[in-house]
Order: sequence, then structure tokens, then C-alpha cells
Amino acid sequence: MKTVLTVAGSDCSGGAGIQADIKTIAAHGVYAMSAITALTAQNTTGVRAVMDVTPEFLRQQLDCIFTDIRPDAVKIGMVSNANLICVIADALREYDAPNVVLDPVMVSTSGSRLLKEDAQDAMAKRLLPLADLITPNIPEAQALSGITVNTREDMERAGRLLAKRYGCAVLVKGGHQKEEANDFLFKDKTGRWFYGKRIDSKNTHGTGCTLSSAIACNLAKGRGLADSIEMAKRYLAGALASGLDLGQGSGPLDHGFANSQTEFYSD
Ligand SMILES: Nc1ncnc2c1ncn2[C@@H]1O[C@H](COP(=O)(O)OP(=O)(O)OP(=O)(O)O)[C@@H](O)[C@H]1O
Ligand SMILES: Cc1ncc(CO)c(N)n1
Repeated sequence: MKTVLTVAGSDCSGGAGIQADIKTIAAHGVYAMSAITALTAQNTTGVRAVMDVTPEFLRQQLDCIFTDIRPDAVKIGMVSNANLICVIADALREYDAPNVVLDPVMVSTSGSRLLKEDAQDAMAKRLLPLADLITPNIPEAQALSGITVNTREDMERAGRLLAKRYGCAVLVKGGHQKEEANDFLFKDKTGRWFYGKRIDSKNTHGTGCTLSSAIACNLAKGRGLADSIEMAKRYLAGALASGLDLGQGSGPLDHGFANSQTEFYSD
């Protein structure tokens, strides 16, 4: 069985962060492991509190994982402070982690900051260069590149600049556009669009976490990057289109929409 590690924050309401990642990884038939960077108290309406783990404790989690069950891919999500960023960077390098997909989480869907302002620099300098793929949404691409991103051409310019600066592939996600859900990949000096039909739903809590975890699963299975993104977008569209409607705000996705072996459980 292939294995994926998620290094991210816990979302107690189950729609984003570690919980979304583990559900996604399990739905892909891949073995999920987690190193938790923070506990968050949040739900579909917003984030109330964040409690970071200590750098020492994060290091212990990473050591336990890498010295026993080696991950075939690593997804990195919310990491809110510079010390934790440095611990992850050191461990990725020491253990020569494969297939690193980094979602540079800065602000939650509901608008709360999940990356301390003074940690953005550490993330850019220490972590982005170690990633194989980074997956910024439009505001994150804007913050990291310094380019104002409104149009498709802006997404292309920001993707190209970030790929050159950090030496990794860049997927600029278009979920924050009004009418489209198209994402732009820039890799090895070549750009490519992934077109997605926009699904009309307010329940988009955790779309970014889900997409990056699904990409990591496909990479762990040995697929190429473009195929991995294509399949991850298809999985995400299915989880959105399934129509789950929970909570009073921006609700979670139905990560198990494709589970068909109902002989093991029934309603
Ligand atoms: N309404 C939608 N219909 C179809 N695809 C969508 C929709 N919203 C987002 N997506 C897709 O979901 C993926 C995540 O994109 P998005 O820009 O929403 O990430 P994000 O802002 O990081 O997510 P999060 O809300 O978890 O922080 C992208 O592939 C995007 O195209
Ligand atoms: C823990 C966590 N990670 C990421 C996001 C981004 O959606 C969130 N809301 N919570």
C-alpha cells in the first residue's frame, strides 16, 4: 500500500486541515499519516482559536514517521509560525522526503489568518524551495509573487515568476474566480491550464486541502504531475458535486462520495 504523510493543522469540524487530508487519502486507497502543527477551534462559520504545537513535539512526530513508515509523498498545509517551518524544512532535507506538495495556507476560507505575518518570509525562503509542487490560491499567489492577480494572464505571470524564483512546479488555483474553476500549472518552463466546470455551491470549506492531498496520493502511486492534477481535480469536483450540506456557513465536501463497497456498512 502506498503511504502519504500530511503535515498540517487540525480542523475540529472535520472539513479542512488534517481531517480533510486523511479522508481524502483514505478515499484514494492510500495509507494516511499525520504530523500535526496546530490545533484549531473552528467550524463552517469561522476560526475561533489556534494553538500551535511546540517545535520539539513536531520534530518528534516527524522522526517517528520517517524512521518507521516512509511516506511515498508528503503534503504540507497550515504551518503558522517560523520555528515550525524551520523544523519541517530540516526534516524534509534530512530524510530526503519524496513528492513534496506544499499548499501555502495563509488565510482560511472564512477569512482568518492561519499564517502569522512574520512567518511568510520563512515559508518563502525555507520551505518553498524544498517543494516539488506548490499550490497557491489567487490571494496566496498574489502575496508570494507581489503581482496583482485578476485575470488569467495574471495567474500565468504569477505562476511563471514563482516557479522561477523557488525552483518548483506551481499550480495557481482559480477557485476564487467568479465564473471559472481553472487552475494554471507552470513546470519546467512550460505552462498548462486545467479547466474545471464551476460548481455552484457555498460548501467549499477545505477545497484547497483536499486538492493538494489528492495530488499527493496520485504522485505516491507513481503518476506524473499533470495526470495527478487532472485526477485530483476530478475527485474534488465529485466531492463538491455530491451536494453534502452541513453546518451554518461554508460547509465541508463529501470526501467519501466514491466509496462503493457498501457490503461493509449500510445506512
Ligand atoms: N465552486 C467550485 N467548483 C469547482 N471547482 C472549484 C470550486 N471552488 C474551488 N474549486 C477548485 O478547488 C480547488 C481549490 O481551489 P481554491 O482556489 O478554492 O483553493 P483554496 O482557496 O486554497 O481552498 P480553501 O478554501 O481550502 O482555502 C481548485 O482546483 C479549484 O479550481
Ligand atoms: C487547519 C486548517 N488548515 C487549512 C485551512 C484552509 O482551508 C483551514 N481552514 N484549517
